[in-house]
Amino acid sequence: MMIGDSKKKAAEAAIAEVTDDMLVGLGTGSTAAFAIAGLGRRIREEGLRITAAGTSLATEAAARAAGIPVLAFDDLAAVDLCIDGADEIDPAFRAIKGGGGAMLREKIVASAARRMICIVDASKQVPQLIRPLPIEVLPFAHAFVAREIRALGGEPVARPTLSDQHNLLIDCDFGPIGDPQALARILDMIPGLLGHGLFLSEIDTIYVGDEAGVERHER
Ligand SMILES: O=C(CO)[C@H](O)[C@H](O)COP(=O)(O)O
Repeated sequence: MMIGDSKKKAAEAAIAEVTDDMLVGLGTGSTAAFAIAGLGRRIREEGLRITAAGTSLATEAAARAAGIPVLAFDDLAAVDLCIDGADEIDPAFRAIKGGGGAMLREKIVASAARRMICIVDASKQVPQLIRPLPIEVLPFAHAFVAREIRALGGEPVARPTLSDQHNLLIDCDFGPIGDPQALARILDMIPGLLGHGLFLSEIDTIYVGDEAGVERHER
């Protein structure tokens, strides 16, 4: 079975939790794309009435193309339900996000949301967070932020592409992250570092798709 099928199963299960009049935060990436397509189908077939908050320009465009009304991002204050993917997730519902470079908007939408559902295929489940952590950095602060990352034991590698906000995207390899809370606290305090992909408290529910079906886990 293809991983895409597992992603679709997780996304389809999650969108069943969406009801009329919700403002729904829509994630970025291939798993979230299944949720967007599924919500578009529910609008067409069932007359579901929702508005979406997109976590990237690509997601906003995909939502509009699917027939989902989209709220302007700068009007976003509170979201009913956020549905988003992840790159890794550990047993304590702590995730690394930002493979698509959208973690800053994703964090704003997740923080604005009353509930967050994370949709993943089983390959994203890990015992410990380990993959390089994406950060978004003001271009004129790049040398300083890179020095701070190295001082924390990380190896920063800049991506060739900028974020939707025209900032730098830098993947920071810390090896296995023993204490994600401690790392997040320090990263949150570095001037010029605008956002990072550690989502430690936002996720309430996880849908995991695999060959056998889909499992729901509640925090
Ligand atoms: O954080 C993200 C984008 O910034 C995505 O949720 C993450 O990269 C997972 O992507 P995919 O669903 O394509 O595997």
